[in-house]
Amino acid sequence: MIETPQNTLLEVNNLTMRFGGLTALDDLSLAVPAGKVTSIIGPNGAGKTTFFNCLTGFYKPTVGDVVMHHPQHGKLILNQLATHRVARHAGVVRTFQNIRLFPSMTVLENLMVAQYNALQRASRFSLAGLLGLSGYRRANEEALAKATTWLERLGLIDRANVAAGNLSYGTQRRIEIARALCVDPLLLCLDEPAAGLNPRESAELNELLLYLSREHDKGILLIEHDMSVVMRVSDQICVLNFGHKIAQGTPHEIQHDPNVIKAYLGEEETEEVSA
Ligand SMILES: Nc1ncnc2c1ncn2[C@@H]1O[C@H](COP(=O)(O)OP(=O)(O)OP(=O)(O)O)[C@@H](O)[C@H]1O
Repeated sequence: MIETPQNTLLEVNNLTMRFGGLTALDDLSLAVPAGKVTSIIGPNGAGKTTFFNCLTGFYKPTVGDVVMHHPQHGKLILNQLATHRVARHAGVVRTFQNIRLFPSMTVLENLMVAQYNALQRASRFSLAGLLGLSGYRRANEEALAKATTWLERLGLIDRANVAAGNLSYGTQRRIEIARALCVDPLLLCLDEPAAGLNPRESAELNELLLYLSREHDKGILLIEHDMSVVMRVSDQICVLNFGHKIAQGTPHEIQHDPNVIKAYLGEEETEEVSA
């Protein structure tokens, strides 16, 4: 068990994930704080997405636990919860490497769909919605207000009624984050949100991640290959290689860590650099 500071939101204890003879994650321990950005980096196949899959309920880890410290619900062991409870009850929401919006729906509709469960509950799974009963109407108004608020905060409100598929790649990535925010997450897990963005869009993403962590106290877990984003926004970085954590620290510490340089450049190139 790792020592965890007061503002720890997520505690990863000795997490191991094996697929037959392959160990994709090996004894990973990590504390993820609220209000800060924690980046997970590492070469291809290092185990980054496997880590996200373990903590969001897609995979059941072979060994270890992921514990969410929820301000209302107390300690929740994520690997014992169903996937939908990880998002709705524990407040852990993820985005994926590939964009998963409904392209023919408008931006606003995409954000309303994210709140479908809450609307279903308000309708008591009956015809209440169609009949316009007050509980459902109120829930629908709240969902609309939440979607509108996040669209305004993320600078997307002028595109609310445009089909999501007609917007630029960078804007679609932003919509995915807005959609995730409509579920009121405490922890946002973003899988390569800068992939395919141009330099201006990457810079806007940096500002957005800092805004969400600093102004809204969101814990952010970021998998990212774009080092300009990682180095600009991270409070701490965890480096994986072949499933092992080989380093953890601030951007400055990670940039100068010999194990990290070796993992990215390989042994021979490292010797050349130091020669
Ligand atoms: N469902 C699975 N079954 C078998 N092997 C898997 C499965 N999921 C992942 N792996 C393997 O686990 C290892 C880690 O994969 P993972 O996708 O987590 O790496 P990654 O760090 O996210 O890589 P990338 O940066 O390329 O996305 C790889 O060797 C991969 O082939």
